[in-house]
Amino acid sequence: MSLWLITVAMAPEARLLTTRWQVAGDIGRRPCWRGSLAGRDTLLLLTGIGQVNAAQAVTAALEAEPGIEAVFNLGCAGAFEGSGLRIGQAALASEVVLADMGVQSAGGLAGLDEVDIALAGRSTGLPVYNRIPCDLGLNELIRRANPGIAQGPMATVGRISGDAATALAVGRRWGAIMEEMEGAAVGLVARWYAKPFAALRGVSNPAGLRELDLAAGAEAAQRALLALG
Ligand SMILES: O=C(O)c1cccc(C(=O)CC[C@H]2O[C@@H](n3cnc4c(=O)[nH]cnc43)[C@H](O)[C@@H]2O)c1
Repeated sequence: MSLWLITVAMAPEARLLTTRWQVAGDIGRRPCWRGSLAGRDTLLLLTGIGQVNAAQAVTAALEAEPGIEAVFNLGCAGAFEGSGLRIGQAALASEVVLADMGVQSAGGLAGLDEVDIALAGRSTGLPVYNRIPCDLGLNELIRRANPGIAQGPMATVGRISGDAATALAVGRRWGAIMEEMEGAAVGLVARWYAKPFAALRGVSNPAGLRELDLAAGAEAAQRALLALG
């Protein structure tokens, strides 16, 4: 039976799943649950917040369970102005973007491609810079289960946008619909292990606004995933 991996940063982002699934010990010192999704045996891993936590946890899982065939990142996120997304709405990533990485100067952020710092894949002729594409097959599966779901780039940041002007700049810089803190880290590790990757997020706040409806965002993302069956 094939095995899938879901990662979430915070326990409330997985409550609908953890109340249905079985506790399955620890992987990479992170709590883990086991259940079923779309007929696949599925592990759910609670990574902790941010890119370092997410990358370490996913690496540990992929090393411990080489049978993992797909990796999903799930959680809440801030919606950028102009995305048309409202609190409690789910969206699917077309790509996840390492939005803080590059060379920052007074004129703005030069992306990794502009300074030719590749993070992976140079030897294959397809270098990975800031943008990590999501798997087309997984995204098709998610879209079929969630007709009309919004889709677009998601910006993964180390520094949360703390006001509207900062959020606007980040959203515009990357053409992103949402801001979060783990997606691109999970996506890049999945790429190193040649595993298909998808990211689903629910809106908990407008990006730049420091008031979160965590429950609404978390529920939206989980319901979109559970729609897979
Ligand atoms: O204190 C704040 O201003 C603040 C603003 C947004 C989110 C937080 C969090 O502590 C949650 C971080 C957690 O949730 C994801 N998330 C949710 N909304 C956003 C956002 O607008 N920008 C970045 N990340 C967000 C993120 O993936 C983390 O896992 C605090």
